[in-house]
Amino acid sequence: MDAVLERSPDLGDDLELKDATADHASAKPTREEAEEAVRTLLRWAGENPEREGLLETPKRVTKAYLEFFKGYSQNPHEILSKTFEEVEGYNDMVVVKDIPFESHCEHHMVPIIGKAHVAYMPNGRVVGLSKLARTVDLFAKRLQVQEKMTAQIADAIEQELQAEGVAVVIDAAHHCMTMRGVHKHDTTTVTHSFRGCFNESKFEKRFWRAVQG
Ligand SMILES: Nc1nc2c(ncn2[C@@H]2O[C@H](COP(=O)(O)OP(=O)(O)OP(=O)(O)O)[C@@H](O)[C@H]2O)c(=O)[nH]1
Ligand SMILES: [Zn+2]
Repeated sequence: MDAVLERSPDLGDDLELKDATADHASAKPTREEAEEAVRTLLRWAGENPEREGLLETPKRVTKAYLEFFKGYSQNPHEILSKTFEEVEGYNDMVVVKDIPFESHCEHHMVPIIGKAHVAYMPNGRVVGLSKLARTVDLFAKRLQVQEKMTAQIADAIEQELQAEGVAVVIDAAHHCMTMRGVHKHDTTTVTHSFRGCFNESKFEKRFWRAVQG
């Protein structure tokens, strides 16, 4: 099987090993094929896709998927490239906390619901605050593993803003652990990605103070 090194569209200069035969664009099914797959899953669940209440369900599900997974068609550069420097010399950390997000776990395709705290140390320029929340959403709206999502957000902000440091903490509930499997309710998972100055304890402490209020 041929394998090629390609530039990852979302991580700038990071190189990823990809299977040359796994061309995502050409592998993408038509809407009709996706709707047929939903009918198959309905039959798998024990349902009759032809009954009245389910007739429009395949259309609704494929429409919902466009929303759940819209992050595949987005690029962090588009979100984070607009910066500004007129901030009266402000050169301290910026912390945006409690950013809610909805994602889906790549193992079971069920929701991951949580919040992210994102901080960066500007390098002369700042970015619009909403863009940090949009960056969280971009990666959330893909199939995810929480550790990967945490690292992807940190990578994107570090690379696009050339920040002196980045901190990303995610606290999330995995519904594959609540509504199936081990059935552990009220359990959340916390992941961290600290880059640059946030690896120094004084900055890390200030970050946690800001997050914990
Ligand atoms: N590290 C990590 N694990 C995750 C994440 N989301 C789901 N998982 C875990 O992925 C694992 C998949 O395990 P498997 O044994 O392959 O699948 P499974 O039989 O459905 O596992 P159970 O959930 O234990 O029933 C499970 O332990 C999930 O809890 C995540 O974001 N990060
Ligand atoms: Zn899962």
